[in-house]
Amino acid sequence: MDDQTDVQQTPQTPQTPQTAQAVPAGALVGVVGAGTMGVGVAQCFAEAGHPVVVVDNDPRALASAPARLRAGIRTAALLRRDSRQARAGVPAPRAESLVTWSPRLTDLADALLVVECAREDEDVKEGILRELDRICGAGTIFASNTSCIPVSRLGSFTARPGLVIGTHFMNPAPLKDAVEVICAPETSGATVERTKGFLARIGKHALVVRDAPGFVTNRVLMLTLNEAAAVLGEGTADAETVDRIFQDCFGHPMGPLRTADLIGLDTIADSLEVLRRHTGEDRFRPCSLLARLVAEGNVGRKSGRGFYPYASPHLVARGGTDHG
Ligand SMILES: NC(=O)c1ccc[n+]([C@@H]2O[C@H](COP(=O)([O-])OP(=O)(O)OC[C@H]3O[C@@H](n4cnc5c(N)ncnc54)[C@H](O)[C@@H]3O)[C@@H](O)[C@H]2O)c1
Repeated sequence: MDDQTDVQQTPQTPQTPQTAQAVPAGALVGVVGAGTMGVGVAQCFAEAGHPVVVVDNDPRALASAPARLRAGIRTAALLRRDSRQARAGVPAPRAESLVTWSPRLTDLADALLVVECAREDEDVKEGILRELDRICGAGTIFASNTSCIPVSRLGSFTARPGLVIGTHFMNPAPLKDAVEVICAPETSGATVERTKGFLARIGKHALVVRDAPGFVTNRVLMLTLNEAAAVLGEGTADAETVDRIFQDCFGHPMGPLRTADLIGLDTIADSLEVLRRHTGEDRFRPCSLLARLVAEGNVGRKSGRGFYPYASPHLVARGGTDHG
């Protein structure tokens, strides 16, 4: 990554308005990964009336996913009420019934868009993309929800790099207005426009950026979260104080340690390793406290414990010995 890039030479990425017209109303959408993000992304499309097939190779994730979807639909309905996010969607029972669950990627053969939300591991994503490339139609867009892996690299695993794009949904996906859209040099203009159309259908706008490790969001955020963990590990302040400083002094709605627990400490450690590998910069090495919590299986909200304890874990998380 070249930090010396002359701002004036950086091509502008126009944030043009998006239209949903280009996308057929009932288009089938595929989601790979029934974890934190995959279920949220599935909810977004189902609430907009799209049938969605979610594929996961872990039976435990598939078993817990329907209840997580139901809870997500309920929570979003409550939070959207009276807020600016209120929008006409399909009724909750219909949205739930639009989502089906499968252990087989072959069930995504007819999807026009596949959003890949598997864990942040290049080998895992390579295997999925190579298989999808054989299974899906020639025009299917592969959108990766990767946090940090360059999209150009992901496109190189397929024979359709022009149809591969990054759609970096934030967490929780149903409650966010925008998606960071990452265009590799190979991504075609038509793919960008069709992806914007899909996002417009689910009420989100695209913020388009160029391809680079971590893009804009996670190049900045992952370092911040890692440093917050390091500060805690060194005993500079307790977790509550670290978080309150960001909330009370900077006005952030949530501090970095609670944010890290929400994202998943395993996902953060994976993302930092991806950033370290792709930039060659050691500053992205996970700090010792973060590495220890991940090794212990205390990976945040989804496991019931991270920097803070939580009442109800929603998923059997990857621990030190089970890397899925
Ligand atoms: N958690 C966040 O806040 C967040 C935010 C933005 C982006 N992301 C990115 O989204 C992606 C998913 O993250 P997550 O937090 O949902 O992870 P997660 O660990 O909650 O879920 C990942 C899911 O992928 C499944 N999976 C792994 N290998 C698979 C395979 N070969 N086929 C099918 N399914 C497979 C796992 O069983 C698991 O259910 C990652 O790339 C992550 O970096 C995460």
